[in-house]
Amino acid sequence: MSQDAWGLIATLARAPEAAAIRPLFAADPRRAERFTFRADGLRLDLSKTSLSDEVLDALLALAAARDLGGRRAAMASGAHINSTEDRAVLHMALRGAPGRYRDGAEDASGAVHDTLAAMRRFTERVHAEARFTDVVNIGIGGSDLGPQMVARALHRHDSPMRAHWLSNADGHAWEAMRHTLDPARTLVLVASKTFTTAETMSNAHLVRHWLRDALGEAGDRQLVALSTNEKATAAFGVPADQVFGFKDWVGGRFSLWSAVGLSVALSCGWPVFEQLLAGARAMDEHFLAAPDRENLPLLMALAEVWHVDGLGLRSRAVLPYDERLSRFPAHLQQLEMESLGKRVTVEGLPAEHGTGPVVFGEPGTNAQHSFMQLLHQGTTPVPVDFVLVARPDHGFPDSHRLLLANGLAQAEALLRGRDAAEVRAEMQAAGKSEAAIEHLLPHRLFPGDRPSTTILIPELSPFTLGQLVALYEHKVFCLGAIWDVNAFDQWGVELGKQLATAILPELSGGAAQEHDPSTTALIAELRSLWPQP
Ligand SMILES: O=P(O)(O)OC[C@H]1O[C@H](O)[C@H](O)[C@@H](O)[C@@H]1O
Repeated sequence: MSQDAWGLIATLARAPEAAAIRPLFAADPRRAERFTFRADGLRLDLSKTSLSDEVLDALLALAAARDLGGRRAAMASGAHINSTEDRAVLHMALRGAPGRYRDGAEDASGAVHDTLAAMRRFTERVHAEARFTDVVNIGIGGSDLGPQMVARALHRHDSPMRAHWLSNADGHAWEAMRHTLDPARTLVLVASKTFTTAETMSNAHLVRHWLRDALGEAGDRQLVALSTNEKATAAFGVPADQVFGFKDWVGGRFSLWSAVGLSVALSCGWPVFEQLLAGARAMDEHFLAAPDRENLPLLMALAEVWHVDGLGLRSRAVLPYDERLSRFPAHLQQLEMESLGKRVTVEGLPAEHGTGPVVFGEPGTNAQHSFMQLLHQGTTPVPVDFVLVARPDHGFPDSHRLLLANGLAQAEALLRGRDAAEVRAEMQAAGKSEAAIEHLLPHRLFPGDRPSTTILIPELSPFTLGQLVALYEHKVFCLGAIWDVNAFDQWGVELGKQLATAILPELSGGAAQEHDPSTTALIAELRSLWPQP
């Protein structure tokens, strides 16, 4: 059944005009409206892609053949859909009403609400005491990218605390940060699901040392742990009443809604965190209830299937036209590539279809002055997600108009392109000679028909950011279901970690181990350039 659906998509993709977008607009004056979808004020415009009614029908049939609805219900019911780790996938429970989601016999959201209440009491106490001005979040991957992205987006000049992010194992990061902090006024969060991640534990030791140096053993009172591993947090010396836990059914890249989001609550305020959860909850309800044809995460996923599998476009750019969302592409890089960068199916067979594309991005307008050249004139189209925010939170309307005009213009340029007649007329009007026109013409052509999706939100609030992030989370779920890959494990990060553990002693003078010749030579040269005792 799903083979037939894939077959139809392949047939449609082979049609000569399969990637063309402009003819679709020409043929249907209502296209913009018909391919625009909404959920609670968030607007998703898919009209600037080559999805036609026929293609969309085929993609929806594929989703049905893959039992998208059944798989979604399985996730919501707490089934262990993360089969390689034998775990449920219940990040929706982190923002669900009590009683809404179950983990086996337990009320998953009930346990979450106890933790949320403890996080709230802690946050409000810290703010009321006003002793701490700064919070440092030590964590990496999902224990850094999500909360950092959100806190950077929602922090305002009058927010309760400043936040800092220590993730890289590179000691230069801490070296640069520590001079900006007063140990007596700094609260330190160690965010790690496992509490074993090498980079995080290395940084946690550095920072604990700094606290103890300044404050003695009392420094440990300023350590807070956000983890599933209570034993390890106790062994590290974190006071038990400063450990905020979560369950193994929260994947790292889906954990910003859990205790891992404490840095958001502390730096931006509890109401901000609550509204963030409310926004995600609204998107959850939309995803669970909206019919397929109106279901935003599913429709975004289907557009991606069309681009990746139909048209062979193996990368995608994310361009938020909002400086506050500068870390949003980084968050999506982990969310999407760690989830969908898989080469075998859930059953362990070679994946028959293209899976996760390369995702990258930068905020606009900056991106326009770096990699957009390739998107406009490179040999392979790169679909773009534009994120636009209608109302700014500053008093400089001219700046905001300039920003929005550029975001709209980039999408328009990708679509319409520029043909020889236009270029020629422009250069003639500028008084160029025929020889100069002939010389420059090919360089100044834009092919057009390059796909983009535009997400428009009325303002960047905790609620709309919650919606936006959850939209992408559910898109990832849909793609995992359609491509038949486990979107919730990440075995691909293991090998490098193991090899690093083996190499580590060699860099401090330990006996040489067996490596490929290139690695052996590099280790030898490093040892001579930076001799260790
Ligand atoms: O939260 P932690 O257990 O410290 O894990 C931090 C990160 O490292 C791992 O290697 C995974 O690639 C990520 O999915 C995870 O978010």
